[in-house]
Amino acid sequence: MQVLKLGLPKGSLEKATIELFEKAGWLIKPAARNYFPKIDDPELDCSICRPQEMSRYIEGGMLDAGITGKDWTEENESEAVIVADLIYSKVSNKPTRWVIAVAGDSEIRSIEDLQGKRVATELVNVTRRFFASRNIAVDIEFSWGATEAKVVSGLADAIVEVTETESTIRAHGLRIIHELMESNTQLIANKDAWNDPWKRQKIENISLLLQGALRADRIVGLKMNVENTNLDQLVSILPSLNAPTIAPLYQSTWFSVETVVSEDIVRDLIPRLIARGAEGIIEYPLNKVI
Ligand SMILES: Nc1ncnc2c1ncn2[C@@H]1O[C@H](COP(=O)(O)OP(=O)(O)OP(=O)(O)O)[C@@H](O)[C@H]1O
Ligand SMILES: O=P(O)(O)OC[C@H]1O[C@H](OP(=O)(O)OP(=O)(O)O)[C@H](O)[C@@H]1O
Ligand SMILES: [Mg+2]
Repeated sequence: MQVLKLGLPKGSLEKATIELFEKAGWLIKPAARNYFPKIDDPELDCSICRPQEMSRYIEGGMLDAGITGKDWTEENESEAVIVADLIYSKVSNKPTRWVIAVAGDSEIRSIEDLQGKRVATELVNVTRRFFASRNIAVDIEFSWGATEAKVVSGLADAIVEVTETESTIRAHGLRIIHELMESNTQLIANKDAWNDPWKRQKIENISLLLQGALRADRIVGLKMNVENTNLDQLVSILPSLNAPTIAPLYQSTWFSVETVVSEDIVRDLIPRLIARGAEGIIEYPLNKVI
């Protein structure tokens, strides 16, 4: 039997990734202190790997495919096939941003003011390329972490750091002066694996189901009954991914109406549906939308 070597990210993205795979149809069971989690698919061989290193192992063929951040693939300048953008992070389903930030009371206002200054970051190569492209000479220092603290304690004049909710930036009283790039989670693959028909099909199947599971996040199914005379006025206020499904109820003047809507509008929508004659409304979660 053929097996695909799949890399899963350790750290920030680990929990969200395992949950996404579960929604997509694969149960991953992490074992304590072991970096080879079990998965209920004999065609997959999973390894947990730091997102910072993932693209290098994929480029080298030690892994066939993996989930990592676009930021680290760019940092490593790795040659890999970008199979799919999977827009999720640690706590949200939004991209993350790499920003240049300074202490709140700093005199630095623009990136030009950083000429000759010290910048701390984990993302050294991207940062170096950015300042070189702007012809601004800065002293870039690799940071092992807790980077936000460095501008507060004076260890650096500015930092280049990833932010998702900006809560860490705010908690340190920092000021963002520039956005360097946006990043998101991606499924990437080794070039040879992509050219192998079996592996490619397997990677494409994973990609399809992961994207379907992501799309199903925060949307729900709504189903209700409505009498013939109220049908048009009810359907006219229904948002829908596609046109709603309308089916007659057996030996009745009533119809069943079914649609898929964004979860956050449901609380406003339900009272309006009732006002237009909807009865027996049910809301249900979705696993995948393909
Ligand atoms: N809130 C977040 N903080 C940091 N990274 C995030 C966040 N949300 C998503 N990411 C993404 O997760 C990936 C891994 O993040 P990072 O490089 O910080 O490693 P980590 O898993 O957080 O480990 P570490 O503890 O070393 O920071 C990156 O691609 C990054 O863009
Ligand atoms: O904008 P926010 O939502 O506050 O997220 C940004 C923070 O999250 C990351 O840290 P992480 O949680 O990965 O911890 P770390 O310090 O171990 O990297 C990142 O390094 C920032 O410190
Ligand atoms: Mg981190």
